[in-house]
Amino acid sequence: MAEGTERDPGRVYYVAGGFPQSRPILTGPDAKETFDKIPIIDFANLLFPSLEARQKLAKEVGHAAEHVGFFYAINTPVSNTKIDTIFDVIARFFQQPEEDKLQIECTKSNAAKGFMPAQQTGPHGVVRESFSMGNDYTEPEQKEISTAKEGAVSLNQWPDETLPEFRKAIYAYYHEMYPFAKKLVQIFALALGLPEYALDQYCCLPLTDITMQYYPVQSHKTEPMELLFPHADFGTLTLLLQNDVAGLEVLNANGIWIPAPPIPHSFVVNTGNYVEAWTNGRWPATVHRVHASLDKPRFSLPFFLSPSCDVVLSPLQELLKENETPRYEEQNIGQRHVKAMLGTRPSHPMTKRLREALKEEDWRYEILSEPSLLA
Ligand SMILES: O=C(O)CCC(=O)C(=O)O
Ligand SMILES: [Fe+2]
Repeated sequence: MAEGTERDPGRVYYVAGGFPQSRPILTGPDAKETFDKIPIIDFANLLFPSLEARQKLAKEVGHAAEHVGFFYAINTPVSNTKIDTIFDVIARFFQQPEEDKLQIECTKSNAAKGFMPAQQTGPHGVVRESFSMGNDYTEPEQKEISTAKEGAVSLNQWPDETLPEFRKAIYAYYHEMYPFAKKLVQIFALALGLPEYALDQYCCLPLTDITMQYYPVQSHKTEPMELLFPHADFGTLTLLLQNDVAGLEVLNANGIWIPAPPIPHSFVVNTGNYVEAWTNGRWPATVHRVHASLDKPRFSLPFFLSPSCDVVLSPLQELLKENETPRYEEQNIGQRHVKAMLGTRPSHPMTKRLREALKEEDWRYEILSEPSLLA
């Protein structure tokens, strides 16, 4: 929502599916049945050999995904030590002098990976910095997953000179998150009444992204304010780790914000627009925001997983009821990602090159690591 745009105080404004939208705040007799807390789901049985145990877990996940779109995952396979140590290295990354961070500014990566300097996110001078990494098969740390074509351009950028332990720690974390997220896709399949491996075909080489956010302490005490604009995530799933500073809030059907404060060693999990489309709207991508007044820095670490870049996604036939018409158009995942990464950054050098060479509907994910395809 552009600054200065009139807003009706009786509505909540957000971005979902790439478009600005709004919803009325419903109270009293107008209020609908909706959630007022985020369910907590114990994942201790995730890797248990018995299908029955996973099915029980899937039932809880399905209920939360359908009615809330968010849940806490506790007792996950991700080790507590990794979780305890990760925030230390992230804090050190953002504490570096600006000139060191700017060496890996996201304008230097074709996929806009690397450091994104502080941005004005609201009318009160609120700032937030971020760092993002994702699929990059030129990196030895990803060779178990796939290998890049000869001559491929690398997409990730690391502070190898100034903070070498950062890359090591992020990859140690990534290597635990990647199989966990893929396993969760199998739980989603079970929860939707499909065979356990039914969705794996869409996620052979899933697009992944860790975009860590740093919300600095506010210099003077203010009322809580929006530090991240309300939005729905567009991927398949998001596994969010937060430090011990609250701020995340989730929007229910009545337009009321429900807090999702951190629970130590746990993840806040939510489904995105791709799952909403697969399920023809049955599992909605729920809107959320960060709203706080910070006297301590807040760090968050979402791990986003989406289908493979060559997937053309649409509502799954096997989930449509008789006579149900698909309500979501086909989307090419790779193209959608390029649009999200670059279309939203008009001054990024790669966006300029893409715009000069191709119409948006011809943008393809492969071009990012093989810019020769632009010619
Ligand atoms: O910082 C947070 O807690 C939320 C981050 C988020 O929603 C996002 O990056 O999509
Ligand atoms: Fe989000």
